[in-house]
Amino acid sequence: MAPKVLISDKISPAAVQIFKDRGVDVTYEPDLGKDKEKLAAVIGQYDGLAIRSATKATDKIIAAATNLKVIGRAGIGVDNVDIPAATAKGIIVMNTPFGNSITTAEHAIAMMFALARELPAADASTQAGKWEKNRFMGVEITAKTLGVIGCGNIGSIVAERGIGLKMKVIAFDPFLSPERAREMGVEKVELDELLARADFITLHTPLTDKTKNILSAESLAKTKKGVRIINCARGGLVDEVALRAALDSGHVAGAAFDVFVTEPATENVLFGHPNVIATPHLGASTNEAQENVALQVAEQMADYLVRGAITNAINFPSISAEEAPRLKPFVELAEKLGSFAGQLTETGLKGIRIEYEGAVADMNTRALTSAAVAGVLRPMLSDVNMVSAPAVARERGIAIEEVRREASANYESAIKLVIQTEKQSRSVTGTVFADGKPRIIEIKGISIDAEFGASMLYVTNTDQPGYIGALGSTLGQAGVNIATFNLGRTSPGGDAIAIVQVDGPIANDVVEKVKALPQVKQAKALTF
Ligand SMILES: NC(=O)c1ccc[n+]([C@@H]2O[C@H](COP(=O)([O-])OP(=O)(O)OC[C@H]3O[C@@H](n4cnc5c(N)ncnc54)[C@H](O)[C@@H]3O)[C@@H](O)[C@H]2O)c1
Ligand SMILES: O=C(O)[C@H](O)COP(=O)(O)O
Repeated sequence: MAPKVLISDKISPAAVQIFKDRGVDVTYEPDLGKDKEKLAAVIGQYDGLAIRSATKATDKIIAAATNLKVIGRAGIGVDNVDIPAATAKGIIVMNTPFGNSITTAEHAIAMMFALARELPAADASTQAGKWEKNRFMGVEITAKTLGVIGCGNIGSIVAERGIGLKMKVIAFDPFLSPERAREMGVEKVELDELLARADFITLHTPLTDKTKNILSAESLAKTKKGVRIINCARGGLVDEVALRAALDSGHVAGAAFDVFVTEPATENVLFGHPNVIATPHLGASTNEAQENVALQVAEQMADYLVRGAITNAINFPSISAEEAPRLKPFVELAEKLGSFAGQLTETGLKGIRIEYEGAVADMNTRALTSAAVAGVLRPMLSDVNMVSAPAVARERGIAIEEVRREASANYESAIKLVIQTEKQSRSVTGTVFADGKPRIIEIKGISIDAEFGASMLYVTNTDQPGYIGALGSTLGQAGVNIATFNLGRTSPGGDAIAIVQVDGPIANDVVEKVKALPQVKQAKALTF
């Protein structure tokens, strides 16, 4: 029987023909996604769901999706898909990571011009018959400083366009390598410097724990008086209430927003301010971009449903059906080792080396390397997937190296990940036990034996009496329940590591208390 796909969002109808040509039955209901109840009632009939951002593939929809095998996002952001719920159900989630980048960058540039010359207000006034020639005094863009926060696919296109407009472009992006910045003609700076120097600030990061309110009241106060701010990335990157206050005080001269904390944004604290320009999440809305993403998503979904081929999957590597069962636990191990190292990485990444020892060295190490690299990059990049991860790393000048060797005396298979940053090198090794569970067996040359848990505390310290008790008491007093506690050290009195698996998330103030213990050098809460 032909697989069935539902298109529940305003995807270009060009996708319909692609599905049909590849033997997929397709239902085109572009408004259905907005009706949660109706979607939940029909989703059980379909093998594939093709969406943009208006359809929310929540855990409830996924629970009702008894036959669903793939969700295809015609666009970039998959924040409208509950990926853990989809993964738990074995549903592949794929996106089209580059198809609308140019169009979105162009929208940001259009917003910059609109702000500089107050085009929407001037248009409204002129068409109202007022001819207010003296009211609208703009600013020139040439020679102004454009501050790009997040210099990935879209940010780097905006930077390139800014340079073409004779602007000085500065960028804050911890994952932008100095070499890549130089190649682009962009000056890599820290956030505070960008805030102090930029005449225009444009945001192009995903919304993560680290980027949420990256423009907070505090950071807005560090901006240049008269700064203009553009957000065509995600609502929540800027504190809307704080921005409104900064606009009201005249410190911020203008703001152009395509995305909002709550969407659809039928009301918002920014609305009504004379120096605010708003568009309804139109960043990706051009004929060209919509054609690109529609064709691409239909091809990818049909290839998966008809032939089992996986491309641009967020939650699964590109591997064949035969090798999948043997590879699966090692994919999980590689990704978790990557995530472990990625969460501990705070400065620019220069290289990732993955060393395969023993039986695992004869497996599909390309998929494993992709999984490891995706794990490293995912804490920093929006929706990087196992297929795109090596290319994304290459683009950012991060060297990827694979080494294969014989088994060590202790383990039949082991994967060692070595991360080189601008400041240091860090290694972590893991293996898969007979129960199929991945485990950490070495960190920075120190032997340890720890399982991965959903919530973990990683602590490095000097090996001194009293420390373990103090750490346990600190966690206990904060109401944190310890599930497992694993220790390793170089030598008595030397460098030591503790990996503590706990029940539930670890609050920042608890991590700060651990950091304050006299023996502790570093403490970090990790999630898997
Ligand atoms: N308005 C729209 O319609 C529209 C269209 C397409 C994409 N988007 C959004 O635009 C954003 C960027 O998309 P992209 O394709 O360029 O993503 P990308 O992954 O290629 O780039 C994101 C960049 O942000 C950087 N970054 C991550 N954390 C950071 C931090 N804490 N500080 C500074 N930089 C950080 C990363 O290093 C990366 O270079 C995403 O949120 C995406 O969903 C919006
Ligand atoms: O992440 C994206 O691709 C953009 O936000 C575009 O979303 P849209 O397809 O709903 O316009």
